[in-house]
Amino acid sequence: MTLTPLVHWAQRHEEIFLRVELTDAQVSTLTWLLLALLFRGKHGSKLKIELIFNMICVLHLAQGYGAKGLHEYEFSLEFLFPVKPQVHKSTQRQVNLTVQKERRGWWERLTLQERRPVFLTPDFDRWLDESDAEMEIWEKVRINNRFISLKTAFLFMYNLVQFLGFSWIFVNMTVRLFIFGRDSLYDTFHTMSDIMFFCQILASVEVLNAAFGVVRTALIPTFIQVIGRNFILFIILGSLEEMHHRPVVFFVFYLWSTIEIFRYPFYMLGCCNTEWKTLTWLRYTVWIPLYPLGVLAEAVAVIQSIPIFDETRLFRIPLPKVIGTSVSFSYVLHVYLIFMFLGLFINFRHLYKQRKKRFRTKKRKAN
Ligand SMILES: CCCCCCCCCCCCC[C@@H](O)CC(=O)SCCNC(=O)CCNC(=O)[C@H](O)C(C)(C)COP(=O)(O)OP(=O)(O)OC[C@H]1O[C@@H](n2cnc3c(N)ncnc32)[C@H](O)[C@@H]1OP(=O)(O)O
Repeated sequence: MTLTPLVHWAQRHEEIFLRVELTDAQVSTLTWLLLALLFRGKHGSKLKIELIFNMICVLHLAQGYGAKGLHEYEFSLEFLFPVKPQVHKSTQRQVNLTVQKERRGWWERLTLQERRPVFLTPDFDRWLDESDAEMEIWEKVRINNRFISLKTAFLFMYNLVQFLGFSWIFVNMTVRLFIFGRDSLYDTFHTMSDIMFFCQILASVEVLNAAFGVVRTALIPTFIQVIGRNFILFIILGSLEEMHHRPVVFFVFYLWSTIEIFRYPFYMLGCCNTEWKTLTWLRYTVWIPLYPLGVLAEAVAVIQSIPIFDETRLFRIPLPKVIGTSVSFSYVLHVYLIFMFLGLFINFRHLYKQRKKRFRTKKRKAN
């Protein structure tokens, strides 16, 4: 004989919770045979729970320990209003079901029939009345808002620090250029490298932000950008003293900082839900000449460093004894030069798309 298990229920504005009092529940032999015939054995021993017409929840014949001990149990319930087609099921000790309401709201009862079925009881562990459920939502909203404000405060501070760092570099270099003229090109590294090291190490945060979805930005372009710059700064310029006095350092630093003095304040305004049209235009336009020039300056730095790496034998790569002793790091740099232009292509395309997206949305809003 088939019995009906005890079903506990509770609701929130958006979902319904059902807890079926059935432990060690498995699909019954009969249902298993039926399913095996239908699906040719391609199903496990998982319980079969179905939603028919988004209204009727059915638990097909299941074997388990219920109120009357080990038996076969089944039930069906017709909901008061339609629900969404997916049932979230978890079977720990008992069978727990979560069903999303199709329309948000509070139901006066669970079932279409007015009289409560005898096997249905409130789940007092989860039971809330309408106003308590409302309070629960507000609490969630409050926590969510607090998280958003923390995130915004963090991003604002991050962008502010980067803006100050890059502005310091940009203004200093410009003033030095006016005062010392061409001479200033030769000591950029000594005067600016500390702040540049700081800003570029900090920029690694942007890769984490992209990876963990803190901001809506693409991971690969951000990764290329941060790794690419740090490679130039720490490996090519930082590790070779012979490079420190080269004018190419000036061009690399100047091109990097020129874009950042527009990009970071643009993000800062974004954190305050504000926009300054001129700044937006500059952020999404200035990169067009600056990016290829930046890559060109970086490529010149790499090319200039190749003979130095060969001479100083720095970072030579050891090889297995059978092949030889070691190879010069300059081989890596030749490969890197190819990657650079690949990186330029990927990021240029990304920035172009971002620009189009930004100005298209703007135009649509204006219409
Ligand atoms: C296996 C190893 C392989 C290694 C390969 C190495 C290859 C190396 C090639 C390297 C070439 C690099 C050359 C480069 O260094 C040269 C230069 O930089 S020259 C100077 C010119 N440069 C630039 O213009 C690039 C500047 N950088 C960028 O624009 C970004 O870093 C980039 C990732 C390229 C693009 O940015 P993003 O995708 O974030 O675009 P958006 O600005 O439109 O932002 C998208 C949304 O995210 C929000 N966001 C992003 N960051 C923040 C933040 N910090 N704070 C708050 N919000 C942020 C932003 O507001 C957008 O949101 P919404 O759409 O809602 O407005």
